[in-house]
Amino acid sequence: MSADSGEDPPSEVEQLPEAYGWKIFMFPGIKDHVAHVEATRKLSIRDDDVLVAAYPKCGTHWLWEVTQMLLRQTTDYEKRTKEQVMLESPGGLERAEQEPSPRILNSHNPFVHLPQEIISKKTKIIHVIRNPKDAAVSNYWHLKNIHNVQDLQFQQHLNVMMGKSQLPTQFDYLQQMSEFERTHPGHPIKHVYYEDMKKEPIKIIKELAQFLNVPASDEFCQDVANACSFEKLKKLEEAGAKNFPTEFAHVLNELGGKMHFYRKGIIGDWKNMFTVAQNEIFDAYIDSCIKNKGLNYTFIYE
Ligand SMILES: Nc1ncnc2c1ncn2[C@@H]1O[C@H](COP(=O)(O)OS(=O)(=O)O)[C@@H](OP(=O)(O)O)[C@H]1O
Repeated sequence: MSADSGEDPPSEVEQLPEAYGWKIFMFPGIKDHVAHVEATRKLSIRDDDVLVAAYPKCGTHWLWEVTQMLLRQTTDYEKRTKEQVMLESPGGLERAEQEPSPRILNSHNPFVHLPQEIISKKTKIIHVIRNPKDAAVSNYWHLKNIHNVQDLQFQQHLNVMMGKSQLPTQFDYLQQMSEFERTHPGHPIKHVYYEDMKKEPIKIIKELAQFLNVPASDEFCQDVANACSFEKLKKLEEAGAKNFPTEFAHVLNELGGKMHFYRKGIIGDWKNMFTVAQNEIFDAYIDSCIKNKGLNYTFIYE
């Protein structure tokens, strides 16, 4: 575990529109975040839409690739749709409108800020969960790359992850998800743990196929697991393959950041970043959130 210092979160990630009642993620390149969220809530949902929902850095892209291949019954990268439809990204809503069915919509925003028609359409939701320590570390490097906060100290970032800013924390997100499940019993939600996908990809891919009601032989599941392995996806991204990274990444890159979706792809990288003291504080924070928010998630740390 490493050493770090610093107390307060940087102002860049603290500034949120005050008029808006609930926490949202602010993507660079969007001028009016409140208007964007309002438009997102009104987005028209199609009967066969699928939503991949996750707190940032929990494996959204990975599950998007897998879901694409399952729905389209092919591991050919060229046959997947052009673009990951991240609703809160610049142009995300326009892309959603243009996307051929079946669409796979993505969002990091909590339920209160998602298209409300998801409820009446009983849209299938794939919810990706990752242990909060690795998610925090992944988020840290992501922010340093794209948000122009190169001086961000890990301790400052941990403060944000522990709710000392107006950004939604992973536990705010999970609380909203639990609340949604509680208030909409029977809504189709498949929870996928990042760590389970790492350890038993074929088993989870089979379960996902069942959830999506698509055929999946053992051989096809194996092919999907191979085609969506970290090594494969990272190599494609590095080679600048078609739609790797997505158009959205290009938008961010033009704004002066550097977007990487595939960094290390391992369980337990948190051990390289957390000091012993930080780990103790974060453990206590996790325990208190689980208890106080009445959450039922069991995280896997190695
Ligand atoms: N196939 C595969 N196997 C294992 N790990 C993978 C895979 N694909 C993506 N990743 C890792 O997922 C992290 C990025 O998560 P997201 O895609 O949710 O990021 S984002 O919030 O949408 O930007 C990020 O984690 P870190 O490497 O820890 O930073 C990615 O590397």
